[in-house]
Amino acid sequence: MKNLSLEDDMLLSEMGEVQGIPVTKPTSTIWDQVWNFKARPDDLLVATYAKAGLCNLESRSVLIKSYSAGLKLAEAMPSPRTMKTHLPVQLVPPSFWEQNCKIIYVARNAKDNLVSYYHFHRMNKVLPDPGTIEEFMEQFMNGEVLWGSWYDHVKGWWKAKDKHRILYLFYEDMKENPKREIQKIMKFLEKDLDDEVLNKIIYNTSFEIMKDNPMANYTKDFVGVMDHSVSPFMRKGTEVYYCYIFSSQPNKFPLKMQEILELEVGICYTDANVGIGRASGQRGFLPAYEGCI
Ligand SMILES: Nc1ncnc2c1ncn2[C@@H]1O[C@H](COP(=O)(O)OS(=O)(=O)O)[C@@H](OP(=O)(O)O)[C@H]1O
Repeated sequence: MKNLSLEDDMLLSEMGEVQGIPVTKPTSTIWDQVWNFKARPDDLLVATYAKAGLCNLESRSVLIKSYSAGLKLAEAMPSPRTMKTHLPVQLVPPSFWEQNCKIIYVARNAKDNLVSYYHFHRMNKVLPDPGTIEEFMEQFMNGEVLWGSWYDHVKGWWKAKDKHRILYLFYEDMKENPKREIQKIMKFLEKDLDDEVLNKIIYNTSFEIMKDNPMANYTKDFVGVMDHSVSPFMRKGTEVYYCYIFSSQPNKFPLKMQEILELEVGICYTDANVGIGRASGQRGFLPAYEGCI
């Protein structure tokens, strides 16, 4: 199924805003329709911040965040539907909660998410020019990018998982052990998969296969919008496990993304020499990031 809504979004560079969150102009223009979207009890929603590997999980799904084409497509879809969104948790249409829909959220560590988003801005002609990595990092940390603050996004959904039927996954875990993570998804969806199908899924959703698949790498879509010679859509798919907290304490200690989310301190980080985050009102970054990009 063609992802109409994404295409429409990409062609419209002007930004809008909903409840203080930067969203695409089409999303803000038809926000009433998005907010009043009627979820069905057997809908599955897949949610991520931008560049957290959504296409890793998407198959035949439509984007509900925006544009009437996407909404119309979703309304016309037979059940059970799978939809995807980049909306932060507070902007999810209330019917998803009222209908107790299952939701899968995928979080990616801030450093890789930031770097991927930076290169996406460089190669996508309809997104604002990101400037230098330093300038983009400031915007990213201030939440002045499409879909708002990465920190608020991952943390907002993390808190929501205790109240709703949300399976919270990590991009890095999916890279480390796709079989284990797919089995988690199957359990959550109360479905069985035989090993042959499971192995096919693992093979076809690997970075190496997806990066050469025109259905996933966008080389056949958005011609004139995405310039793959600047940076390919499926760029690196790198995983970084250990992060360190940038806090009033000078200590840095390796932590996994999940451990960071469980702490009520700031967030996030990198393999060795990049840091972004905020803790106890402080935030900042260490400058030696070139090697990580
Ligand atoms: N299967 C698989 N395995 C590993 N990594 C993958 C996979 N699919 C997508 N990716 C990486 O995810 C980044 C793109 O994220 P999204 O697909 O969410 O982009 S978008 O927000 O929908 O435009 C982008 O990350 P970077 O390569 O680091 O830029 C993709 O390479």
